[in-house]
Order: sequence, then structure tokens, then C-alpha cells
Amino acid sequence: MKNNSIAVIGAGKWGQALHFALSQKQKVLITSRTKKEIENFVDLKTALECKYLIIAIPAQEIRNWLKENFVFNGQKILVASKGIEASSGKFLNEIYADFVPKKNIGFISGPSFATEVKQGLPCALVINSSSEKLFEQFSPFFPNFIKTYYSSDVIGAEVAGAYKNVLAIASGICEGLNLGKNAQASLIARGLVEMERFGKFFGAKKSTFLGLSGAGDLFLTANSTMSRNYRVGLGLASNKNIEDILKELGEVAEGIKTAEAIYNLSLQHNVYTPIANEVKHILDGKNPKDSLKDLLKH
Ligand SMILES: NC(=O)c1ccc[n+]([C@@H]2O[C@H](COP(=O)([O-])OP(=O)(O)OC[C@H]3O[C@@H](n4cnc5c(N)ncnc54)[C@H](O)[C@@H]3O)[C@@H](O)[C@H]2O)c1
Ligand SMILES: O=P(O)(O)OC[C@H](O)CO
Repeated sequence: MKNNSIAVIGAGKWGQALHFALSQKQKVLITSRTKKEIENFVDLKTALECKYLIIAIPAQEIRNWLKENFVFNGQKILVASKGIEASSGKFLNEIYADFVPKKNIGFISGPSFATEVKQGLPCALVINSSSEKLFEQFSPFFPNFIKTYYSSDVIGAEVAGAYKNVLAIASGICEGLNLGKNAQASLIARGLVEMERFGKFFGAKKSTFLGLSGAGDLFLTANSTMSRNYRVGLGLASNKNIEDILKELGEVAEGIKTAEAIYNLSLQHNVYTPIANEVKHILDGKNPKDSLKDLLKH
């Protein structure tokens, strides 16, 4: 394993943006299931031989991908995905724990549209890990237009990054139904309270929800058509079915499966998650206007 060798696994929108950003300072390899015309594209075996890995594949695919492809040989890993596994209700750090020791893994969070990162626009990200050393090792790889912060609140960052995708769907629905800016601000603010309540149940710190990982990423995603999840919400508000919305999108919208995961976890643990629950019901076919009535009930 060569010192400082680094690879991105997953060449979707976020994987390519991170590859672009980190390539400003050193050579960075990249790999994906299908070969792509990107500089320094390599096969998976070569990528797995690197000392540092950034894994940017959708949350629902991670367990199988790890089972089928991953061999741990001491690599340091940054997980770039945001979501909760719907089939099990497991957080990504729990899934990775079966394959990678805790001190070798970190999770990226914070407001970061791939399109803007790929243009070299400034942004701030958090590297969340039980090991501050891991943060210190990864941080120098990032270019000068990305500021990195450290947090040990892995579960807080994970809940925030996953939950905001569900709230972005809700916010897109709000916009699509022309409910007004008062309604949208109320939804986002109550959404923040809701995600903090949910996170607290699983041991997250309140401060995480007030910073980049929580409010930062929520305000970004729930206010912009650059968000895939927000666009899913717009589609649902105009009565499109989810298959057509996804076909049009052509990329992953993690909030769909994460809504299901949060719904099931909230039932199991009796945590109050009204907005996420309504998103789940709308995805299952409930009329968004009926959801609105239910959310407004005293
Ligand atoms: N796009 C963004 O702005 C952004 C920013 C931050 C975090 N994220 C997160 O990063 C993750 C990836 O998002 P994206 O924007 O790159 O999505 P994308 O749809 O653009 O790309 C997903 C990539 O994963 C690969 N993939 C899918 N299934 C796979 C499997 N079974 N095995 C291996 N590879 C597989 C696809 O080939 C594709 O390269 C998501 O969890 C997303 O929430 C995205
Ligand atoms: O396009 P979205 O909705 O997947 O959001 C992308 C990022 O998570 C924003 O930080």
C-alpha cells in the first residue's frame, strides 16, 4: 500500500465532484462499476490497494457492495453517502462496523451540492469520526476552496445528513403546492426540531443539528431545485408517480428510502416524527393535501 495513495470509489455525481476537488492537490484514482472516461480511472482492485479511500455509492447499495467487493487491509476510509438502510433500519456506521474498525473510518457531512464543488466554489464540510487522527490525515487532501471541520458525533452527522433528504422532499412538495414561504419556513424549522429529536434518541449531540451537518445541509437542500430530493417533492406535488419522477431524475434521491427507514425506526422506538411520516405516506400514495391537513391538526 503506497503512502498517501488515495482513491474515490463510485463515479456518480458526488464521487466525481470529490475526485475533482481532491485532485487539485495530488493524484487521486477513481473507480466505478462501469468504466468512465475520467482521468486516473482505474479498476476496483487497484483502487482498493490505496491507503485512503472515499466511498460515494448510494446508502441502500453499501451492504451488498461491501459484502461482494470489499477487502479490508488497513485502509482509512471516508464515507460520502447520506442515508439510512431501509431494509434493516441500520445507520451506515453500523453497516461499515462489520467490515472496518471504528478508528479507520469517518463520515463526510455538511452542505455540498456536487455541481458547485465541481466548479471549485467555496464550501465547508465536516469529517465525523471517533478518531481525530483520521480527520488530521484526510483534511490535508482537501483543496483550499473547501474548509474541513472535525466532529466526533458520527451518529448526529449521519442522522442529519439522512434526515434532511426526507425534509427536502417535504419542502419540494410545499413549494409545488404553492403553500407559501411562511409554510415552507415553518416546515423547515419544525423539520430541524424533528431531526434533532430523532437523533437525540440515538445518542446524537444537539449542537450537531445547529451546525453545518444539520441546519447547514437542511437549509441548502430544502431550498433549492439543485437538490434531487427537493425535485422529487416537486414531482409528487404535481401528482407524478414515483417511477416517472425517478426516471426523469436519473440519479439517486436518498430521501425516498430514508423516509421508509425513519418511519419504521420511529414506530419501533416510539419517536415522534410527523413530517417524515407524512413523506413516507405520500410516497405510498397519500394525497399531499391530506398530509397537509394532518400536519396542521392541533
Ligand atoms: N450529489 C451530491 O450533491 C451529493 C452531495 C453529498 C452527498 N451525496 C451522497 O452521495 C451518495 C452518492 O450520490 P451521487 O450524487 O453520487 O449519486 P449518483 O446517482 O450520481 O451516483 C451514484 C453512483 O453509485 C454507483 N452505484 C450505484 N449502485 C451501486 C452498486 N450496487 N455498487 C457500486 N456502485 C453503485 C453508480 O454507478 C453511480 O456511480 C448519496 O448517498 C448522496 O446522498 C451526494
Ligand atoms: O441533491 P440531493 O438532494 O441528494 O442533496 C445533495 C447533498 O446532500 C447536499 O448537501
